[in-house]
Amino acid sequence: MAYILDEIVQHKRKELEERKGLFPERLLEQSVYFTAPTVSMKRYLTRPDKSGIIAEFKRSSPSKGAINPYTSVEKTTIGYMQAGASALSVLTDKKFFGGKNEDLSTARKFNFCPILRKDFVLDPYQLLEARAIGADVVLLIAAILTPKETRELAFQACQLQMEVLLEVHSAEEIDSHLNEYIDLVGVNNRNLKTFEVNTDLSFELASRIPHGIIKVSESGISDPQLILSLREAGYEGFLMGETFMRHSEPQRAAQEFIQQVRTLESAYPKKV
Ligand SMILES: O=P(O)(O)OC[C@@H](O)[C@@H](O)c1c[nH]c2ccccc12
Repeated sequence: MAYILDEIVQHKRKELEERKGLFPERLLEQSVYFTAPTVSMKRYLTRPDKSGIIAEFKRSSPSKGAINPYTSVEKTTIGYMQAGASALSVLTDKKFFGGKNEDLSTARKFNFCPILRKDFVLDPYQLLEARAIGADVVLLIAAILTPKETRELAFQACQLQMEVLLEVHSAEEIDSHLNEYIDLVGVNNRNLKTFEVNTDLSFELASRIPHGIIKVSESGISDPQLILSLREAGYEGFLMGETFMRHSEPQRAAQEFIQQVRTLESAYPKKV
């Protein structure tokens, strides 16, 4: 097994078969969230009163091991939003990230903002599942899907009133996987093979993402100044997990970080 991503995908397929049998689609469709209106992340990220930060709830990861197994979803997500985050991201993968579907449903119960389901989507069943647990946005990772699969899944997500964040690592992935159903493109600064983080990648790929698509920079963000530089480069969304989750009270870390961004912004007002 060469890379962690292969291992994750292989395990996900097994898990999926089991879940499809025990929890068929018609049960998912009975969820109260299934027909509830969704909230647009695209719209929230471009609201001028918001930070653009998508604050993530992540207990652990394959690259870092345990990050914070103790903090509560309810307290953390409410606190993230009070701190000025624009949206939430919740890991639902159990084996590799310590998450669960109930984490997202809990976040949904207490927050009105857009919520991204962070998982490894391979099958339309997972889109129904995302909708049933209360997600507004799904992540599609170009590295684990063919362009055709990406297009079909993105189309189905749209039909379920959800938005799609397409995760890419290269210009080739943007060119081959982008389609008319994609609302946001996320450049993952973390190399999924080596786990190395290089935020320069976001700057390199910024001009390759067409206008009209919201640009999101993902992973490895810990410096408030970087948010300003990424914004200059055209990014409107900033996905941050570990910088907050590493803290015993992630919501306080988010509040301090967003405050620092705002202080910097008022020192260097935006060029018009
Ligand atoms: O904790 P960080 O370095 O701030 O990264 C957050 C987020 O970008 C990262 O968790 C992530 C990006 N893409 C993913 C795909 C699956 C699981 C996790 C991820």
